[in-house]
Amino acid sequence: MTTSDKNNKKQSIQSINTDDMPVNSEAMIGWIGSRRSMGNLDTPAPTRAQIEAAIACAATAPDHKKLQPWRFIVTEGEARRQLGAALVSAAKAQAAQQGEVLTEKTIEKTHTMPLRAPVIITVVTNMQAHKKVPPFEQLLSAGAAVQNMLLALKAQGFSTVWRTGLLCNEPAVKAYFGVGPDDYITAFVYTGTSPKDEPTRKPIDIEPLIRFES
Ligand SMILES: Cc1cc2nc3c(=O)[nH]c(=O)nc-3n(C[C@H](O)[C@H](O)[C@H](O)COP(=O)(O)O)c2cc1C
Repeated sequence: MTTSDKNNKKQSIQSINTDDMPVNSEAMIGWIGSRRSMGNLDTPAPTRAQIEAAIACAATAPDHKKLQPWRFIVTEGEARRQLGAALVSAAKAQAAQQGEVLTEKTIEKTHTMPLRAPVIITVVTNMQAHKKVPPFEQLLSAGAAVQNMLLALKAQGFSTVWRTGLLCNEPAVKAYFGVGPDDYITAFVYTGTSPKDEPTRKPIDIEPLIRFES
């Protein structure tokens, strides 16, 4: 990668087209709250530059001691079938542990799960040993990175859903992504365009959720 490529990457957050973005704080807060998860996504998919812009936002997540305890793996096209095969291996191993055998229907359903979107961005932890930053802080930083990514993809006109599922940290899936024993797959961010409009979120009563102290 040339120096100019690197600089272009660094600038990718600034280069997002903000024409459609809310311009005042009230509108921006409403926009953040309007994000909805959408299943069964299709093309158009984000371009490589749009994906990189979203990852650049993810990498601005709060990150104690700047450890960058996360990595991003983008799965597209035929690679989604290889991910599906890893999920099937994980499902078979999980079933075997419980003395069960998967039906062909379950195998097929599991194999095709990654086809529910044209792009899947997997966010994994890359825990660093640090005496002041315990693993739980690094895991939380990965969660914050995922949320930044969801909003950056929405800002560019795409829908997403943050999935994990019961297979995501099974050994076969971790091995597929090269994730170590002390690390976690924190998200499969399914990304694309929904054929449906995002439903309006019902107002959330925050009163029982908060307590002010003074
Ligand atoms: C860590 C995490 C894992 C999740 N895994 C799944 C999942 O595997 N499948 C799923 O349907 N939703 C999953 N969800 C929930 C959706 O991402 C979403 O938040 C939920 O459906 C509510 O929809 P909303 O985002 O429109 O409010 C997960 C959420 C989180 C935070």
